[in-house]
Amino acid sequence: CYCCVLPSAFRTMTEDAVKVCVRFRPLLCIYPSELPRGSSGRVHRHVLLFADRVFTAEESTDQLYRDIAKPLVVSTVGGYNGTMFAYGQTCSGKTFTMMGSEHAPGVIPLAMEDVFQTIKKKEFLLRVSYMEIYNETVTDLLVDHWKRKPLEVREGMNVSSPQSQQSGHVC
Ligand SMILES: Nc1ncnc2c1ncn2[C@@H]1O[C@H](COP(=O)(O)OP(=O)(O)OP(=O)(O)O)[C@@H](O)[C@H]1O
Repeated sequence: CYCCVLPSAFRTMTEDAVKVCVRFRPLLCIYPSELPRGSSGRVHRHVLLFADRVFTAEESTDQLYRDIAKPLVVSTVGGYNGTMFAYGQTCSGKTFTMMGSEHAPGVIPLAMEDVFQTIKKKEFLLRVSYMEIYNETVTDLLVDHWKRKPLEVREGMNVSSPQSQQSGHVC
């Protein structure tokens, strides 16, 4: 399983500004260590102690999107700041949930679809950047592959952050 963390104006479940949700993925028989041993129920009960919402293996990405991401998208388009990120060990399902596939789109394409559906009816400036932090290297993913070089990480109040060196795309 992995966790989604949702700070900001997201207030549908309690009044806390940060929500932690856990999604279980089905056991995958391609990993021998995951062959079912009937212990998932016990794990579930422990997770419930700290999560605001637990998504079982039977729940779809669509369901997860409707329950936790869409309210965040709506409040963000309304002018609030919002962040959603996924973390978890390798193969826990972060990419599956956030990116998905052509047939089962993940949270990011579903959110983009919703954003564009909403803003097409009004005048709106949308600026998009896309970066990867991998092994402490920050990369701008909107730059052509052959032109990419690591973004510099600087600290301090008056120096630019990685984001300010990034390409920004106005849609
Ligand atoms: N909810 C799910 N239902 C069915 N299959 C899933 C689900 N979540 C993940 N998987 C499958 O589990 C495998 C690992 O998932 P994924 O690649 O998303 O993990 P990851 O957390 O992004 O891994 P890494 O950190 O190594 O990139 C993939 O084969 C993916 O299709």
